[in-house]
Amino acid sequence: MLLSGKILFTLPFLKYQRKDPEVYMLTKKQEARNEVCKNDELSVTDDLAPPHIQPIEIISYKDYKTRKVSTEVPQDNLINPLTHSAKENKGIRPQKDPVTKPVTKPPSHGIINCFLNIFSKDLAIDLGTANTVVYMKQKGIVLNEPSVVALHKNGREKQEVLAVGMDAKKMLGKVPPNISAIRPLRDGVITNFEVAGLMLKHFIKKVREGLALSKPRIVIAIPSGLTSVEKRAVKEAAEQAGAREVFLIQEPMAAAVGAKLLVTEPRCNMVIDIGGGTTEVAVISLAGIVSGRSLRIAGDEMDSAIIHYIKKKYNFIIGMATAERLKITIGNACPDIDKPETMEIKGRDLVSGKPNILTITSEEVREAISDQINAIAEAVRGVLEKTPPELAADIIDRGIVLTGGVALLKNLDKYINEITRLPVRTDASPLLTVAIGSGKILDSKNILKLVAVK
Ligand SMILES: Nc1ncnc2c1ncn2[C@@H]1O[C@H](COP(=O)(O)OP(=O)(O)OP(=O)(O)O)[C@@H](O)[C@H]1O
Repeated sequence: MLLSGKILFTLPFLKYQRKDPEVYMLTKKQEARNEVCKNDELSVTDDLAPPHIQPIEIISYKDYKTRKVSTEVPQDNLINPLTHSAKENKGIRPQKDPVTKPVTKPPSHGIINCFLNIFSKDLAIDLGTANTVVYMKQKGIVLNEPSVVALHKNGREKQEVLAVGMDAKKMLGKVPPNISAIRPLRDGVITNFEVAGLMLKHFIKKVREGLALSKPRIVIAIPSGLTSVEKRAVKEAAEQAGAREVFLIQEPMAAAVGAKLLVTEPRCNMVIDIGGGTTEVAVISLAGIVSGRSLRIAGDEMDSAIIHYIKKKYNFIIGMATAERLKITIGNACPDIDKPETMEIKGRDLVSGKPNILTITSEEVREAISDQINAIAEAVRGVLEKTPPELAADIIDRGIVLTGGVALLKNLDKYINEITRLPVRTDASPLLTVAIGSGKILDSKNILKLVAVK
């Protein structure tokens, strides 16, 4: 039962308060444990009422101050906001003869709204070499942008952010000396810590516009081959970008969950996630990776190989963006005899030194990227060889799932099927699978506990 009474806010209590205008929420948990939640831990929306918590009252720091001589608040609910413990709430003296009349407002829709927001602010991020995709709890995918930052050199030391994401990607290879367009990750690893932090901060701010009060918990998918130093860099970048708590999970696990594979069952699933910087091949069972390989060969290496091929064969220079367009538009992993394709590209002729146009065939693009495709095939064979026989039987039944942007390369599924003789399917939205899977893991405390990387 809730009691109310006059409460004296005395000095020892006030010294716990910070001067900034925070909001405190008095809550009552059904297990009869009461808490005061600070604004950076809770936010409220109408639709997400967790059953074990009922908002009782929201009061601002200003309100606390104005009520400092005598305040009526249900005593059961008074907790030291910093310790979150009723016992330690020494500065608050309950009235001897409490008045039973409750003084709290009945929870309005606004309050519940506000309260439930708390749980919708947590984020899952696929911090990719090529693209960053953000999933927000209760909302789904809220951002999908290239992992690029454009910086303007302002004076000697100072650099200011000019553009992030798609706008910055448009500048790649086209900037004057005082501007640099930077990709802060390479091969799935943060190579420019400061810029990666700026990028994350920008994306987090963008998706949490209007929800600025509380810090989110963030789940980040990372390649399975990262060293502990590389993992720490990701964690610290997210913390500096404003995360309250950071959980790292392995990309292939997130990909498997995103592709709707039942990862916690004693059945085997095989995923191949091919992104911009890394290829992850993994056999997953009982929420763990039974056998797997992480290669630092993927879409970016293919783009570089196309540039190199065209330069060598035609003495013709193209940029990364043109190479990527070639790969996406006419690239393929094995020939489509009926439909050989061609594409015109613009670049610079090395002999004449002038800009020129060249026509490239799909056959040539396949030849250019054949080393990367072979390396991926080799990794798949290696993982299959290491898979225990019982689990291999599961893979025969269930097949292989392809995720990541390069899964969209024409005929890649056909090629993997040819080399493995196993059924292969490409996930429905391979560019989003890891982020969707990370989001599902964020939504499930139990799975998060099982798969979070230490
Ligand atoms: N239709 C397509 N065909 C071939 N490749 C594609 C296609 N669409 C996108 N890609 C490639 O997919 C890669 C980006 O994939 P994705 O966004 O999954 O990678 P990422 O998560 O940023 O990278 P990583 O996980 O390796 O850090 C790029 O190399 C891009 O060129």
